Amino acid sequence: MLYSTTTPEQKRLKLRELLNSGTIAQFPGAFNPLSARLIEEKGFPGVYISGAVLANDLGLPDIGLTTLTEVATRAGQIARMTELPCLVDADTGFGEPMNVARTIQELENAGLAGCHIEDQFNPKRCGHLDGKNVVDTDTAAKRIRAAADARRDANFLIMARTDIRAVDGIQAAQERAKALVDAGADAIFPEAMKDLSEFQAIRDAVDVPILANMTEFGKSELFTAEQLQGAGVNMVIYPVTLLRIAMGAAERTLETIKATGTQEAQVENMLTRARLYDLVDYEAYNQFDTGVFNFQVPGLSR
Ligand SMILES: C[C@](O)(C(=O)O)[C@H](CC(=O)O)C(=O)O
Ligand SMILES: [Mg+2]
Repeated sequence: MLYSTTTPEQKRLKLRELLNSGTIAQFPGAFNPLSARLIEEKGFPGVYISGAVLANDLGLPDIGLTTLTEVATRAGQIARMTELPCLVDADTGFGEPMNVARTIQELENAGLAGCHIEDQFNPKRCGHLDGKNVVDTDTAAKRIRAAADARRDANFLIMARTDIRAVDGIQAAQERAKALVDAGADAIFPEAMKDLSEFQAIRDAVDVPILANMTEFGKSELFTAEQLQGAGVNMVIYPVTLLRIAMGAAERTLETIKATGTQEAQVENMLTRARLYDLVDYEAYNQFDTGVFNFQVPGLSR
């Protein structure tokens, strides 16, 4: 009830344990605090908070328009509603190395377990689109060094994302990954890998945990968790999956209402009132005030 009882420090430790467990950790992307609850209930070990989802949710494209305040606030709202560790997408860190340092401290304050900082130029783009540009190794390394030095909890995970594969190829990605680890990255997110052998190539280049991005309609095939684990991947995200499916359902339902004059045909696809109440732990609030949950709702058992 109310907010998570697991402290940010415990969540950060948990994330470290997950990444070192030898079993790939699947982190679906939450598009709001309630969906983070669902992710937790379904038994996933952690929650991803996508920059693309955050931007798109505001009606904006994912090109670096969102601000640190918006990202830290929303990510904090999500993180406090789940016992699970949350990894947030911090894009390019919101500015120069000094801004990156502040970003890390704000994300720590917001209760996140870690974040990733990428080596794209501003304005950044979705990692699976063409025409991206990356900064030079020195600039990228400075961002990561600033991030690593700024954290106050040594377990706050600094993940370095590199987008260089799409620009200069897999060998450049290996070199960049090594340099980012040397700069203090705890983990590597190699973006837009073409196939499993490319994940393996990154695995061979660095000793830290690596992340696979299984975003739909992108440059990577949708590999199974087992396939990815076989290629040495420690963590996999499904960043926009829940937003896409929820928006798909919303679109179909609006069409149904338009076409038939009622939503009736879509009701069977909905989360029922009872399930919704379960997710917000309605019953627990009754312990404070027995007047809160003593009503009868037709169909509550559905
Ligand atoms: C992972 C990602 O950075 C995100 O913001 O979720 C995006 C996802 C996407 O646009 O599909 C990405 O750049 O891959
Ligand atoms: Mg992103």
